[in-house]
Amino acid sequence: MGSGSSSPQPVARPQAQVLPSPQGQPGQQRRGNFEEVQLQYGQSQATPTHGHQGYGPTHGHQGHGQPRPQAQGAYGHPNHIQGYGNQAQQYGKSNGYVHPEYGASTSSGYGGHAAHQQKHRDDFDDDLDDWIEQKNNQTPSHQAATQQSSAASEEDMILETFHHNDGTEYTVLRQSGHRAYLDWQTQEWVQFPNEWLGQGHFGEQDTLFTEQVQLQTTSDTNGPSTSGTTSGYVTEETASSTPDDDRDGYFDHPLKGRTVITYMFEEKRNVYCYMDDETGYWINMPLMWELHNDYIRRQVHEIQESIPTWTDEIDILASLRQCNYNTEQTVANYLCLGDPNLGAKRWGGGREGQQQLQEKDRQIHALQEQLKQKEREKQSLLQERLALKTEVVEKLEKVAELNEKVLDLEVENNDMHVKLSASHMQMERMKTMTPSSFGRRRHGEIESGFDSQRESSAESMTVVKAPRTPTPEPLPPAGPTVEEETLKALNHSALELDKSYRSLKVIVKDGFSDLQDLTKKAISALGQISEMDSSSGNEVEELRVLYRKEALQRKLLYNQLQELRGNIRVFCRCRRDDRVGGYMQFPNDEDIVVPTGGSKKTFSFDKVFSPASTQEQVFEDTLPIVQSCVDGYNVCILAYGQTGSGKTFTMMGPPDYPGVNIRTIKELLRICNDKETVDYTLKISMVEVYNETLSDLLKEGSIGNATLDIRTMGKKQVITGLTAIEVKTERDITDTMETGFKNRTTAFTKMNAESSRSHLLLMLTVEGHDKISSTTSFGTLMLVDLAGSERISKTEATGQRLVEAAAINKSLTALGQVFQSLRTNALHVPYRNSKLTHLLQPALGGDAKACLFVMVSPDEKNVSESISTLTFGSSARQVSLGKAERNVTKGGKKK
Ligand SMILES: Nc1ncnc2c1ncn2[C@@H]1O[C@H](COP(=O)(O)OP(=O)(O)OP(=O)(O)O)[C@@H](O)[C@H]1O
Repeated sequence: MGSGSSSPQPVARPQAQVLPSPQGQPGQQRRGNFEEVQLQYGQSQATPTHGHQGYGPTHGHQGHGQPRPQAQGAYGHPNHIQGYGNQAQQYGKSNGYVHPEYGASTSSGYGGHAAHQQKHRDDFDDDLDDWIEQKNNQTPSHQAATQQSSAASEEDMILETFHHNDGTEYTVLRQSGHRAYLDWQTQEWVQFPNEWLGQGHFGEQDTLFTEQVQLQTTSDTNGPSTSGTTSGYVTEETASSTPDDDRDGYFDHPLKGRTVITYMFEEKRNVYCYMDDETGYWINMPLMWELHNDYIRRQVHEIQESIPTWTDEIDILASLRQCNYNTEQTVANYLCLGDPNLGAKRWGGGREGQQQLQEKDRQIHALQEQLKQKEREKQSLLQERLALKTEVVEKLEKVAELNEKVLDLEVENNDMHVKLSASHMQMERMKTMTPSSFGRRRHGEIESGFDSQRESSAESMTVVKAPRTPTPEPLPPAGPTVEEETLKALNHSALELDKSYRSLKVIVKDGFSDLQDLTKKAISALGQISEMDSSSGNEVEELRVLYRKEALQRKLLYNQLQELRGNIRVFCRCRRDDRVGGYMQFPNDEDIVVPTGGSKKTFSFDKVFSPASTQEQVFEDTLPIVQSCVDGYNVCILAYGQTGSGKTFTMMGPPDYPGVNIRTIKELLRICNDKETVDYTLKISMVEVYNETLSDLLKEGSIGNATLDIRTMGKKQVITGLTAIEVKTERDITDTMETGFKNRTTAFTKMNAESSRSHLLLMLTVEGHDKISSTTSFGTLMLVDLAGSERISKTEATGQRLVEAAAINKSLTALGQVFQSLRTNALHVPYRNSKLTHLLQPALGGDAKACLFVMVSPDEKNVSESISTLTFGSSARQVSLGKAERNVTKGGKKK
């Protein structure tokens, strides 16, 4: 889609449908051509002949003279040279062909000027090449020439969108009957092939600008002719008189005793299918199979984590299917249906909703506090457990040590007993012998051996045990006997030693059993702590579930509140200019009154900021959107308006008086830092959209080199090759932005271009990991300073300026179309019609929340641009009011 990089050359186009002759031959394809001619030249009622090739007129053609349901404005954004209103007026007044070159309407008489017609045909062919060359030429002299010729001829230059049947879209420039389309790749204007007229159609009417046409025709004409002018437009009146939307409905609620308004939303439904090899058809996947799909399993688990009581996986999956695989919607439905009053828990909007939201905030806060307290308790229990564990381990080590010692003692004791019994036996034998020198020597030996044994046993336990099982030793040869006194003393000391060993053994045994008791107690305390730990773990888990549920409900509530208020909020700001002003009025903070040609027109917005408003006041109203980003939503703040209306002032602002960008980022950092329970990672990128080319401002040399590309991966949109810098502090952010702006200025100076002719997007991604609920959120914030929305001035009628104007026209028209599609709940939202809208896709529509600032100048000479801007804003605002409007449409009655 889109006419971006793949615009084919006209020569490459299949010629099969080239029309035989511009005259006559009514046919289906020609019909489209004819209607386009009507668009260009008004509602010609009875032009008999008009045959200029290129205009494709077929007189008397079916549809001829019928009120055209679409009008000139359909061709896009009002980015054309002044005179739109006048032109519309001409259409209304004229009953015939109003030639842009030859002046006023000929009122059904144009067909009679055959000679004039022929001349025009010849001139046209001769002029075409010159004209295209002129449009492509970028030299100042050519520009000056164009300016002069334009000024002289007062011709309107109009940018149109041509939709070729092959799906390609072309930006077409039309002036003085010439048509050329822009080849975006070469950025050159190429002659529009006439045969294409039968191979496609020009753009649908852009109702965003209906208001403007009405206004201008009302002020420019004095009378009923306006009805002719606007008969082709779907105006407020015609819209309300159209048949009721059969998707509207209602039913009598059995429990509530009142009527519930319903609406059949047409949405695309995702269906999981598998390829049946036998039949070669895609077949809906059975639920049981689907449960084996990783992606689906993850979704089911996510839901189960939020609602642990919902255990039936098939039931969850069925609901998931119903909700188009949107987990949040599935949970919301469950919570709502869980209510016995069938959704009686409907959140109110306005003050009531705000109060409910605050109540939820309080509950969440209390839960967070409880969780924190529990976490603290758990921590102290864990520490206690750790200390006890260490103690138990130490005690067990001691027990093991003592056990070892006791064992050693036992061994030693046994040795001692053996030796003692040997001594005893020896002594017994010696008693029978006469003391002799041998006996004395032997006795001395025994005594000294005994002493040394005593010492060594005293060293360890000072215990000597009585012999238990004396091992008989072979008797030494009979020798001299020991004195009895000595033997007695020896015996006595042996008995004493044995006694002390026994008492010591008792002490060791007691100590050992005490130690065992202590260890048992420590182990049981450890068990108790573990139990407490697991029960506190359960409690914490329950609290976590409750917290998750409350947080989810808060999010849903917030969303519903936003939905009631509108997911697109539109603010209007009139810039301050002390030299001019005063003609616009600001009766309250929601309306702005613009005097136009004797009458006054009131435009309403979510908030209107007068010239006296401060940057703080402007920022205050964007605050909720920042919170949404932190909660994991895609949000977007855009500034739209003509050059000099204060877009950059509002978005960026001077360093000492910062605008929305800096304040939003500061707030984002504040919220992220305040949330102790969530770890956030912030990344920043800067993108420039200039002449339908994306550039990475944080990469030097990227501008104009088309280094970026938008890709869709699953449900996500990815900009390949885009630099994203992680930022932690405000300083990091301002430094990064400075780099981006420096690159932008350098590149534009090199290209001899102006930055106000490009769109600037500051993109922040916020990834948050909730430590309590273990969930990860991913939000994006886009801050967009759009290119000036003013019409092309005559000085821009050629070369680079004209391409820039076409690019701006294309992207802002696409933005308008996106708003319009969202407003009408269209099945297809044409995000891909321009690089800008493609980039903004995640931030517009769906769950995304957007905030649009329409900026106007207080200078009366800009009134036409201001009205155009305000009209754009009003239409965008209706996107947000779409649902609310339907809510007040009951049974076909419109309030
Ligand atoms: N509310 C305001 N108070 C004071 N000065 C303002 C205000 N809004 C805009 N200005 C001043 O008006 C001038 C033009 O504003 P600004 O550059 O923001 O316009 P713009 O719409 O961004 O233009 P462009 O499309 O060229 O970027 C600047 O000098 C700016 O300081």
